[in-house]
Amino acid sequence: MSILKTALKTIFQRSFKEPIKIIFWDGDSIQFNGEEPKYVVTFNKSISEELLSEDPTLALAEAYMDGDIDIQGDIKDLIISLYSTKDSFIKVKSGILAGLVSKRNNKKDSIENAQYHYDIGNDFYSLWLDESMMYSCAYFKSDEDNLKVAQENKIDYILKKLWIKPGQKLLDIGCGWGELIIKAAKSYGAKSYGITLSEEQYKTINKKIKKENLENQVFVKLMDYRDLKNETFDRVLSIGMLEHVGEGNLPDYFKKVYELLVDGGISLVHSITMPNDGANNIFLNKYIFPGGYVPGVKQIITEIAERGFNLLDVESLRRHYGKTLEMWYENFKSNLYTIRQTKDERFIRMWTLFLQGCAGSFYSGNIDLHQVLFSKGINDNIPWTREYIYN
Ligand SMILES: C[S@@+](CC[C@H](N)C(=O)[O-])C[C@H]1O[C@@H](n2cnc3c(N)ncnc32)[C@H](O)[C@@H]1O
Repeated sequence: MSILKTALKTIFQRSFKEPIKIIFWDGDSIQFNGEEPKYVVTFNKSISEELLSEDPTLALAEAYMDGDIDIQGDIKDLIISLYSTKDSFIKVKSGILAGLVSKRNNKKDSIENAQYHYDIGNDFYSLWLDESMMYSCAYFKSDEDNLKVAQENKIDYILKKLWIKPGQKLLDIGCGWGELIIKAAKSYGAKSYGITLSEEQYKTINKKIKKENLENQVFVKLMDYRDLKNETFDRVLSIGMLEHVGEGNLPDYFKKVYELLVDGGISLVHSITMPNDGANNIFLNKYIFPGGYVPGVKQIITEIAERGFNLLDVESLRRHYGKTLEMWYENFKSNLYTIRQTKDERFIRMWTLFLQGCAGSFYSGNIDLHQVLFSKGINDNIPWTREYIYN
């Protein structure tokens, strides 16, 4: 057996506890952990030995994207299996390569990073997000909730946690396509402000504001959170935005929130987290979220404590994100015919890995989702118990 085939055999044997079959480019095959393979990995051609030894996850992901590997079996389950096996290749920390692809997050980089991901067509996103266009973990109150209901649940849940009252000023940092700021104004009477770095999102929100006649109540700006100044808010939140801030900028993010909040003001961060230290994922950084960094939950709590905030509540919604991603992927899959009109096969395989890989990563507990609620100084107006959130 060639060196490359032996290396692949070792890697796969170490990484899987479930029945799996590997078919090599020359027709050779190996099978382990049982007769009925749950996954069949077919190498249509050989792959780079150098990259495989440097970073097996990236080497195999790129080979899949390029069509050099085909996978039979559910990719989400395969990822769960990989994260659940102690010596799996997916747990090998990326070394030099991770440094090369993890971009910095200065203001110019951040604009490019956001536009690379969010400005690839509202039409594309509308094919697999629900009508709200919320692009973050939904909140399921039961198995029966569909995506739209669960996203609306999430918005209400966050606005209730924030104890938002009519007339209060609310800022949504990284407001996406604007559903939350519009609902905060319409249903809670807030004066809503949103910022985003995506031009497509910015244009869409402005249209929605006009259509709903909310020009005096909802305001959106195309700007970086670091440029916000000379204004304060009763409530400041971010959903799925902290992951774009970058490791080195976490202190600046929390310093900025402190500066923007009135005394007694309340803030909520809704972010993907690592259970221990923060990390960047080389595949996601290179292809999906340049500049992305998943903070460790303890990093967030430390930042909050060290900035002089009062920590009010921490909640994990890990399973909710697994389910959200599964639903997004189902929509993505059902719309492949339309997606193929504008995106090539490599893009589709890349996004399949992204959506399915992240679902598996949440389900296996490799990553989590936390909502963290905190106030600037004390706030004794919040009700005595958490019941207010559920009424
Ligand atoms: C995953 S989306 C989440 C959008 C929305 N909060 C939601 O839940 O649907 C992340 C958002 O953060 C914004 N963003 C990323 N970096 C930013 C920055 N430096 N300043 C302001 N917004 C930023 C993006 O433009 C995008 O709107």
